[in-house]
Amino acid sequence: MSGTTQKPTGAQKPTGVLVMSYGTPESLEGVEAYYTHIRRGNPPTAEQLEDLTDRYKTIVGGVFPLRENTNRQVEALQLTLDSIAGEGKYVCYQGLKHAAPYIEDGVAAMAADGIKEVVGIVLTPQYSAMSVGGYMKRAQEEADKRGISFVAVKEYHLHPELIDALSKRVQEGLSRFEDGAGANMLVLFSAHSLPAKVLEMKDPYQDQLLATSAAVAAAAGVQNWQFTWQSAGQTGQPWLGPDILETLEKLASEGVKRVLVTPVGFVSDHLEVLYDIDIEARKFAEERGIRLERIRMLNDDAQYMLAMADTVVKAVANEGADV
Ligand SMILES: CC1=C(CCC(=O)O)c2cc3nc(cc4[nH]c(cc5[nH]c(cc1n2)c(C)c5CCC(=O)O)c(CCC(=O)O)c4C)C(CCC(=O)O)=C3C
Ligand SMILES: [Fe+2]
Repeated sequence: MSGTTQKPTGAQKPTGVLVMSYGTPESLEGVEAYYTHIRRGNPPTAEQLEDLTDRYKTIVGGVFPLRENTNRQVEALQLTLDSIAGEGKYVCYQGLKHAAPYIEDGVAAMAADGIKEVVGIVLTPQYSAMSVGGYMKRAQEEADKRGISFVAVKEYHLHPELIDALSKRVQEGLSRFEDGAGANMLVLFSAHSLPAKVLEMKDPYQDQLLATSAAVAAAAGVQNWQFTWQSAGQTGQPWLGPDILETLEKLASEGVKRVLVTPVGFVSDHLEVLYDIDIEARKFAEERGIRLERIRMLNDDAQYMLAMADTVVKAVANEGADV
């Protein structure tokens, strides 16, 4: 017994779970507003808009299923939390960085429902001050404004369920090559590049991505692997490299014939996966005699959901222990 007396307060309010992600447009018409938000209110040039719209058109063929994917992830996380913690303990809300419902909208919806305690988690496993840190800052500020206590899950990049889920996807991907992980074959882990100045900030992003990659390679029994960056922006500033196209060029010159691209920072079927890898990198690889395959993304994979649900529950328990 702890010895503390607790006054009955009626039904205990559930803990809110703010499930955050980058956000994706809802339609082709929505691309401009979305891009303008990413550019902090500066509308893209006509050329930039056309380029981005064309990339979306190519991957979705006119229909826009990307947001439904996020909705399914949030629903699946809810069901997983219900099953591991009991129904009514946690209620999930969505908060997107660059599209409605925005991060602030998610917190406002929780406040309207009388929720007093919130855990925030992002649909990406590794922490960077420039990515996850930005989501958490906005969520924390909105929670402070509304008198809600907020706990941030910074990362879950080595959660055993995540590593196991990814290693199964790697094994499945390798089985698509006729002789599995045979000769001239390489697993190429990848993640979204960031402006290189993050390195000066002692940002954990790169180390965490390498840690996830090494753990997945070990779990899948893969010896021949590398890590590379993808989807760098064109900002005039240097971004983290080497880029996946440079890496493929080098691998081709070394005689590599088969590559299994394994994105470890993205968990969903995003533009950067469906376009930058499946279309751009694949074409580039094929032109150099490399067959490129990619693991199936986790999306609402049961083990991935368990990794997040377990991380949320532990974040709440740790917070309680600190008080
Ligand atoms: C680290 C990181 C992640 C991974 C972590 C996380 O998931 O948060 C990520 C994810 C995503 N990025 C996405 C889309 C875009 N990102 C852009 C631009 C930028 N990304 C950046 C970083 C990241 N981005 C940065 C530093 C910029 C430069 C402008 C800025 O400082 O913000 C642009 C502008 C045009 C272009 O550059 O292509 C678009 C369209 C989508 C959704 C795509 C879909 O609809 O499926 C997702 C999941
Ligand atoms: Fe991005």
